[in-house]
Amino acid sequence: MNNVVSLPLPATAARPATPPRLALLGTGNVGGAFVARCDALRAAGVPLPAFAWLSNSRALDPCSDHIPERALERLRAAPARQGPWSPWVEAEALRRGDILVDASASDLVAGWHGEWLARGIHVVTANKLGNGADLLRAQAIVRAQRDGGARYGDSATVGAGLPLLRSIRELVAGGDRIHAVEGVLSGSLGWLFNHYDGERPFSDFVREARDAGYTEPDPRIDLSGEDVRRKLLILARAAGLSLHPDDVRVESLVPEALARADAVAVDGLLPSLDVPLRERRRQAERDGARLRFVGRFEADAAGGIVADVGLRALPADHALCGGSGTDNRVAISSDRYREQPLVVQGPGAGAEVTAAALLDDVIRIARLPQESRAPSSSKPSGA
Ligand SMILES: NC(=O)C1=CN([C@@H]2O[C@H](COP(=O)(O)OP(=O)(O)OC[C@H]3O[C@@H](n4cnc5c(N)ncnc54)[C@H](O)[C@@H]3O)[C@@H](O)[C@H]2O)C=CC1
Ligand SMILES: N[C@@H](CC=O)C(=O)O
Repeated sequence: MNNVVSLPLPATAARPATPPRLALLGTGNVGGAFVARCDALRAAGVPLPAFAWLSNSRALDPCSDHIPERALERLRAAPARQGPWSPWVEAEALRRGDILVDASASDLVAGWHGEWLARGIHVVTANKLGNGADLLRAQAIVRAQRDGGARYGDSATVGAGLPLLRSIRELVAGGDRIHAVEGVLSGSLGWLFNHYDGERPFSDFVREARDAGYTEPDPRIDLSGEDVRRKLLILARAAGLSLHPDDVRVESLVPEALARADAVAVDGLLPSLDVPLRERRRQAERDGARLRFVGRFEADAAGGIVADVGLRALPADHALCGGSGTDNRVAISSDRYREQPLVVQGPGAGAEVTAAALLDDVIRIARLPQESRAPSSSKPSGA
């Protein structure tokens, strides 16, 4: 089996002649919280790179007045565009050593991560479609870090910054083999099954989770298990496993008509979830069980991997039934943690925690001495 994270490492480093600048793609829940947190940290005296520009799917703003909050307002008020747009292509080119933050959910943008890294531009991302989609793209991102000498900060992509990816990478760097990862990896589905009472319609709770900013822009990405599949792929690849999307068996909660619907029709079709979920909950209650949406992979020493994602009815005292709110709760088993897994628990969704994880990665990269902003030998991916 090919190891996604074991490529040879760069001797060269990103050596910007001028201080690094920030560029932000995405001005939605997470992008907005990122700008607010930058402002708060700057006001508290934390030195941060200046914004070169901010953009969303409609416009790009060069932030000439150096007030990112105002740029955010202008971008949010910009008129809608027809068709896909790549604002950064028309923008003043980013320089080697600059830091690009991807707070979009765009596959088009994620397809550029490798290209930017290869040009020596650091990429910090909440968008899971870089490392959590096609295996070739994930491998290209690792190669591009080596070729461009730039860092890939992906802490926000799993557990909204909980020390999950970091822990797996450190265990692997310390010589451990990861045997299994199992847990509640979706903050929105965690929240839904912590709150769903079987009385009010499930669709009402989905709308609440969406309005609170816990779901993906399209909540079907969560409800179909796709978001958990992406996170599982990211974790497995951090563990050195070359997992393909199709290797993960996914049980979707989304009925056929809702899955096929245009984005504008989604809200009206959410009630199609209500009856099946009420039945699942009633059955679980009769069995003295709790519903939890769980993702899992298990790897044997010979390279075989089993990976699945779906709704499970678990005994109420099961380890994965702990937690509340948007908590993720994830057990990592490895050579070192063989009898008792390492368990990580905490909020796994929400704009503020996600923005904090993005900014942590930005700060880590910006604080590195210029000549060592390239990946270190123990951490080829992730900041
Ligand atoms: N909400 C959460 O708790 C978490 C979210 N994430 C990830 O953060 C990302 C953003 O999520 P939200 O802020 O909730 O979404 P959102 O829908 O509120 O915002 C997405 C933004 O991306 C922009 N965008 C789309 N295509 C673009 C393009 N081609 N160029 C530039 N900008 C583009 C949109 O205009 C919008 O401003 C997603 O990838 C999500 O998976 C990750 C961890 C937690
Ligand atoms: N939609 C995601 C947000 C974080 O990744 C989730 O529900 O976990």
